[in-house]
Amino acid sequence: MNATFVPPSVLVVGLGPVGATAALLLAQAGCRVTVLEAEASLERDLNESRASTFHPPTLEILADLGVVDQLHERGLVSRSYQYRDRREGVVAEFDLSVLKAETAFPYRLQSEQQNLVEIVHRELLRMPNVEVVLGAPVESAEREGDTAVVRTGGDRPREWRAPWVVAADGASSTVRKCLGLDFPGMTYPERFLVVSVHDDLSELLPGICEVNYVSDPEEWLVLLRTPRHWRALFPVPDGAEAAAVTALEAVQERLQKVADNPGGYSVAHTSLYHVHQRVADDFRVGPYFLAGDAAHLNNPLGGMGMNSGIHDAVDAARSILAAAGGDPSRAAGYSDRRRGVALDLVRAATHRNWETLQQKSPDKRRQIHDKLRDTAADPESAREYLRVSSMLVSRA
Ligand SMILES: O=C(O)CCc1cccc(O)c1
Repeated sequence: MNATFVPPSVLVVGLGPVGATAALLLAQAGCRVTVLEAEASLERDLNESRASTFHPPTLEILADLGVVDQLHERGLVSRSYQYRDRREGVVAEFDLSVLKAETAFPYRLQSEQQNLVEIVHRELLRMPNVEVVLGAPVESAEREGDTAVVRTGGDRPREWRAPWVVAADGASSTVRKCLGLDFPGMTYPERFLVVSVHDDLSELLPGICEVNYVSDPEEWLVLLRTPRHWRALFPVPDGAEAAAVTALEAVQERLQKVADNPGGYSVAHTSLYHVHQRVADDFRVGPYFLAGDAAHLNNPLGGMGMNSGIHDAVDAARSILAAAGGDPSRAAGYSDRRRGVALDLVRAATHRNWETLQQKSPDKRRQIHDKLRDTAADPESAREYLRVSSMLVSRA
């Protein structure tokens, strides 16, 4: 950056974990940041099953931003995870400690995404160069020459102009639609049912880790611990009626098949949703940088969606700072770089996880399990494997 660098004004659309990260990085660099958030309140039910896994490179980013200790206070350090066979038990256990030479955070931190949003929001409110506007849903996003023109509705409709915008306005991004970008990809044939329980699954299933991918030709599942709950994720065949699937009795029956719990499970929250793999045609249009779910949607198996969104945010923010400092080359490569990660790492890895878990052919299952067992048993192979699944290979 040159000596005459003047930090630019930036609009950040969306105050989820992606928009929050972009806003904090830009604000710390001296930019005048305006955050436009559609919701009038940031209060969320922590029982809701949103993203809750922070991978090592994301923790490195949050350390640079000075918020990682606060997140650890609301998180659970998870050093290893298992692949299991629903009928036969543990197939392979991966210990992230093998990554300790290359990251200060050789583990996953389990913490609901809302914790990060609250922590960053509090930081932003303390900064004189930041304005956070709640209850301001974006209704249009256009360009006038090099300038972005964004109009918001809500109680106080307004027009906003800025030389740069980070659009982190989620899966149904108004900005993406206004820019006329396609969002091609696929929707999985099944929906995912996520059930959060107050019960301690590690007591009911001794030997499980805090994250467990359990394969089965009939009903695979994921068991994952968050600071407040255990979550179980199940596939639900297309066509099943939502009310029948989420009825408490049906949920209890599903859980009892995972582990007997004579007293019955204490269910905190249930959600049933469609799962997609979609990547926008372009992540950059003039002053607009798309980031997170606005740019790409992925299946949650591997916990990569929010993490790659946070990495987008960092890349977008650094691209804006470089361009404002007179070097447009980083911004010019933003879309190719981040689309590459979304397609070649996140889409590939999360889809492979789905294929592994639901595999029906006994021969293929055996091959996959043998490979996982061999990989986990050899420290060098395990390290290479974990560099991908922990997203260290694509550090922003
Ligand atoms: O693989 C991960 O880290 C997350 C998988 C998962 C498990 C339970 C619920 C959910 O939304 C995702």
